[in-house]
Amino acid sequence: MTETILKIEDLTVSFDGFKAINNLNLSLKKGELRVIIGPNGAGKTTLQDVITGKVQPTTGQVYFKGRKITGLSEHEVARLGIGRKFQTPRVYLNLTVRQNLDLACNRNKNLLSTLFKTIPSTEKRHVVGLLETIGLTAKADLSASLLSHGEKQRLEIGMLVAQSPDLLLVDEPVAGLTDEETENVGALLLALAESHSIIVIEHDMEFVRQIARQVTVLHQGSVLFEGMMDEVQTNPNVIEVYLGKSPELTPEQMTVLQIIALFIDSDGLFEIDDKRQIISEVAAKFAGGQDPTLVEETLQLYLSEEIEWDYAIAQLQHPGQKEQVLQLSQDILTSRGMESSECKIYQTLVQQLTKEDVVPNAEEAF
Ligand SMILES: Nc1ncnc2c1ncn2[C@@H]1O[C@H](COP(=O)(O)OP(=O)(O)OP(=O)(O)O)[C@@H](O)[C@H]1O
Repeated sequence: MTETILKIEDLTVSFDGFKAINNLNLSLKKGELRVIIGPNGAGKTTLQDVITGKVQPTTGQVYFKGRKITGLSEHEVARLGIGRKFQTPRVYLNLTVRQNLDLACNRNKNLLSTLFKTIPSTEKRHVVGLLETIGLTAKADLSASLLSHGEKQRLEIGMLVAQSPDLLLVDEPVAGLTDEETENVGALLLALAESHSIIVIEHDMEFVRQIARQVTVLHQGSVLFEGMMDEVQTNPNVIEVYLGKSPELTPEQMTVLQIIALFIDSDGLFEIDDKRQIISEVAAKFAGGQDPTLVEETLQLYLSEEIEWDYAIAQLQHPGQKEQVLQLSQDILTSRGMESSECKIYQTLVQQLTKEDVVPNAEEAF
């Protein structure tokens, strides 16, 4: 059985009577990569503050590697092996990339000794390995001030790893990054997950999909839902929290809506105003007796999340769902006076959905 590295039991944190964390329970296995999401004010920062000893809980306990760490200071928690990376990079801009890593490897020494003393060969090897892991070998001797925002994020993750923590807490590592840098950071975290336990706090859903296995959704200081990303996205309670309310649709219908949202949003297929109109029409079809704006908002949410075709298509489990996707997309084309036989995107969709097994790289076709 895999060892539990972090266990949080009945945790409550009150600020003047307001419960920022409310009877929260969470458990993380050794070697697990866990993503924690939640709307503003859900308690994500407070949770990290409690784990790292910055804030002490009102009630409840935190156990790390089987040891109770509630009551310990930030410094003591860090020494036991929990490393934290804040949202904004905190690298030394006046030092080179390599010097930043040297310093992180030598937290117990001071800046001057790191800069002017000979570094032992084992530490040198460690830094060389780290540079490679974070993809900054070619920039090792550049000043950190010359790095892009994404490279600074990777450097700081490297600095965190340099201290050999067993558990890494990483707060919103891709906020403000380009798509390419987001992918790089994702790949770095996945590589690190092979040898570390990692908790990532994140808002960017596309990124969550890239790295996520198990996702915990926080809401009002408690765990609202825990599961794999596809379950999270179609869970009515989670959608309700993100939108304020949720349509009464089954997870299977939600998945169909995801693909229809992608279809409507396909490059060059419809004008932007027409897209809005189509979304309303599809929403009305799905709404049944309920308010169609709820379905419309769900469709808009899926559009804003930039779900990938491959991912969405892989979620379709039942032949009935595939038929529904094809029928709806054909109806949309017909309603716009377009021939489905002349629509490349529709034809590709047909090919994808009528195959026995869904083939990877559907996205290329779209
Ligand atoms: N020191 C404090 N004193 C009073 N209230 C606080 C304090 N710290 C946090 N809170 C409140 O606790 C709740 C949870 O805050 P927290 O910052 O943990 O949420 P979050 O999920 O990190 O939100 P965000 O995504 O906006 O950063 C919020 O309502 C916040 O206003």
